[in-house]
Parts: sequence; C-alpha cells; structure tokens
Amino acid sequence: MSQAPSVAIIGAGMSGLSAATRLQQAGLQVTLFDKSRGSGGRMSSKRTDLGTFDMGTQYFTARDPDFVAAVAQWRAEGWVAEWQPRLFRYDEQGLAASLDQQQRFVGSPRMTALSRGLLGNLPLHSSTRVEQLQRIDQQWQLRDSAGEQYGPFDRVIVAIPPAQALPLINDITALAAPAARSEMEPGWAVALGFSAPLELPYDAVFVRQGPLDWIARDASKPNRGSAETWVLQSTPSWAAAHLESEPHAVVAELVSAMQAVVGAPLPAPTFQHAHRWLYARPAALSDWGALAAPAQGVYLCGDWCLGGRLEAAWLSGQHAAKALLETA
Ligand SMILES: Cc1cc2nc3c(=O)[nH]c(=O)nc-3n(C[C@H](O)[C@H](O)[C@H](O)COP(=O)(O)OP(=O)(O)OC[C@H]3O[C@@H](n4cnc5c(N)ncnc54)[C@H](O)[C@@H]3O)c2cc1C
Ligand SMILES: NC(=O)C1=CN([C@@H]2O[C@H](COP(=O)(O)OP(=O)(O)OC[C@H]3O[C@@H](n4cnc5c(N)ncnc54)[C@H](O)[C@@H]3O)[C@@H](O)[C@H]2O)CC=C1
Repeated sequence: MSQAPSVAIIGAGMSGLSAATRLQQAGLQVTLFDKSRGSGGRMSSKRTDLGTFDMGTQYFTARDPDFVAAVAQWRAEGWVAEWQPRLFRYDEQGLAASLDQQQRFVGSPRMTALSRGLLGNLPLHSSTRVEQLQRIDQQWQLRDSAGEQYGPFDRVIVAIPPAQALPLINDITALAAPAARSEMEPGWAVALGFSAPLELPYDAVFVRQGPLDWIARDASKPNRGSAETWVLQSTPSWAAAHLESEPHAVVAELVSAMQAVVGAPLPAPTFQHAHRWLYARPAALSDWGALAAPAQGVYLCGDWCLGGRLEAAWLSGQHAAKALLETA
C-alpha cells in the first residue's frame, strides 16, 4: 500500500483511544465511532448538580513500563492525578484499615478528563452504533443503526466488548471464535449525594462480604469539589441475580448493604442514581493482547483481551495498533 491506510476504530473507550493515539502518532488517518454521546466507555463520569460521579472505572494502577510512561505524560498534561484514599477492607471479621504502598490514579477533575485528553482532535462520530462491516473491493464500509454508511476504510479496529463485537466480525473465524468464548460479567453502580459529610474514617472500602464489592467517597478524589458524594459498586454475582431490578430497588438494597459496612444508619441521600453495566468485567482473564485477522485488515481489542483493568485496555489498544502497523 503506497499511501498510509485509513483506519476506522469502533469504540472510543480506553482501548480504542489507545489504538487511535498510537496510529495518529504513526501518521495514519483514524476515525473513531461510538454509540455513546462521547468518548470514555466504561471510564465514565455522570455530571449532576452536586458535581460528577465516577460510575465506571474508580481508579487505575500502572505496572507495565510503557503504561507507567504514558501515565507520567498524562500527569504532566494535568489529565490525571494521584489519589491517596484512606483504604479499609470489610469482611466476616468486620472493618479494618488496609493501607498499602500502591499508587492509584484518577482522571482530574473527573475520570472522563482522561478520555477527553486522549481524544484531543481525533475525529469521533458519537451517537453512532455501528451494526455492520461490509467488505467491498478489499476495503471496509461501515453501516450504523440508522442506516448511514461510512467509509471506505482500509483497516478496522473493533474496540468493544466481545458480545457487541461478535455481530460485526461473525464471518472472521480467527476473531469470532475467541470472542464467542469470552464472557463479561455485569455490575451495578450507585451514586449517592448527602447534604453533610458522613464523618467516616475511610474514603474507600474493598468489601468482601454481601452484595457490595466497593464503596468510595468520590469527593475524596482530587479536584472533585466539596459535595459529599459516594459511589457504591455491586459484586458481579449480585448484579447477575438483579439484572432486571428497578433502579430504585437496587439503590435501596445497596444503601442497606452500605449501612451494614458502616455499622450505623445513614442519613437519607439527597441524590441517588443507579447505573447497570451489562458488560462490566471479563469473567476470565485472557492474555491475547489483541486479536488480528491481517488478511482482512480487522483487529479486535479491549480489556477482555488482556485482563479487565484500565491498564489492560490501554495495552490491548497498543497491541492492536502495533499489529496493524506491521501490515501497513
Ligand atoms: C463499574 C466498573 C468499575 C471499574 N473499576 C475499575 C477500576 O477501578 N480500575 C480499573 O483499572 N478498571 C476498572 N474497570 C474496568 C475498566 O473500566 C475497563 O477495563 C476499561 O474502561 C475498558 O475499556 P475498553 O476500551 O476495553 O472498553 P469500553 O470502555 O467498554 O469501550 C467500548 C466502547 O465501545 C462503544 N461501543 C460498543 N458497541 C459499539 C458499537 N456497535 N458501535 C459503536 N460503539 C460501540 C461503547 O459505547 C464504549 O464507549 C471498571 C469497570 C466498570 C464497569
Ligand atoms: N466493578 C467492576 O466492574 C470492575 C472493577 N475492577 C476493579 O478495579 C480495581 C483495579 O485493580 P488494580 O488496578 O489491580 O488495583 P489494586 O491493586 O488496587 O487492587 C487489586 C485488588 O486487590 C485487592 N486490594 C488491593 N489493595 C487492597 C487493600 N489495601 N486492602 C484490601 N484489598 C486490597 C482488592 O481486592 C482489589 O480488587 C480492582 O479493585 C478491581 O476489582 C476492575 C474491573 C471491573
């Protein structure tokens, strides 16, 4: 191919943004598509009158040297900051402080500041659910749920959870077989606002008993403002058993579980909101990096290809971009 190939990236979560920035640096023309109103995917923040709540990714850690270097650059840009919560753990033995030496990062002033920063000036078709990939003359044409066509593109990166990717790549066995084997587990997240500080000795608790997995005082993260905001997240198994529950019932049950952790009645929240994640985290860990069908020019990436964390999503996007560049 004499000219740099044009690339469509479906999914503007961390993995799609990671691939996009890498390919842009290499001089390729990339176009992102996302069914949501903006970028970020599960790295999401909900804006309210009380301020924002991180409803997906709560924080991230950095272990791979390339990711450590990327995070240092994001800190220098001011997109992320270190979060040093007072950490507790709650289990059959009750509540106990559980401090450690782990560095943890969050987007600043909200988790989506990171996706905004990464998106930069990259072209994004938002509110665009891609439903079909069509092969025409060695290139790809995309069709969305409204029947709009986009393209042609020389290459396609599909950076979305496996169940959503499958209908797009069903005919490409090398991609469809592993995607079909990959299951994602659900999760419920609840945002709570209170009119006054809760006066608790912790900012976050790893919960290892009952329906909750995690509670955190969102307001303890850097640059969040002064409102008393908390986020609760359920375990995958509780979410699976309550997938069709009404949001108000989910709030009631998870607030009651938070009361069990706190060990005292909570004041009535002045704000409450529940969000269901159908595809929150991979049920099992994989080490594919990314999946490639170079003959067709289609690549698959996402946290589910590498381990279910934000770092894994970024690394998976880098793997997909690298595999694509090897054939460009
Ligand atoms: C509740 C929750 C808490 C979490 N907490 C943490 C944490 O504390 N630390 C951590 O490291 N990780 C955490 N994670 C995991 C982390 O959020 C993910 O690993 C990461 O964000 C996944 O990025 P991704 O790009 O693989 O997928 P996604 O973020 O899911 O991005 C996929 C994107 O594709 C879009 N899309 C899907 N289908 C289509 C389509 N057909 N057409 C167009 N667009 C489409 C979606 O709208 C989405 O924006 C959490 C996840 C959840 C849900
Ligand atoms: N709710 C969801 O849908 C998802 C949540 N995810 C969480 O994202 C976090 C990211 O993981 P890492 O980057 O490895 O972060 P990490 O190193 O802080 O945590 C890894 C895991 O170790 C445990 N842990 C760590 N520190 C402590 C402590 N001080 N006291 C008690 N237990 C501790 C805890 O179980 C935690 O889940 C984890 O908490 C995951 O559970 C990841 C993906 C999805």
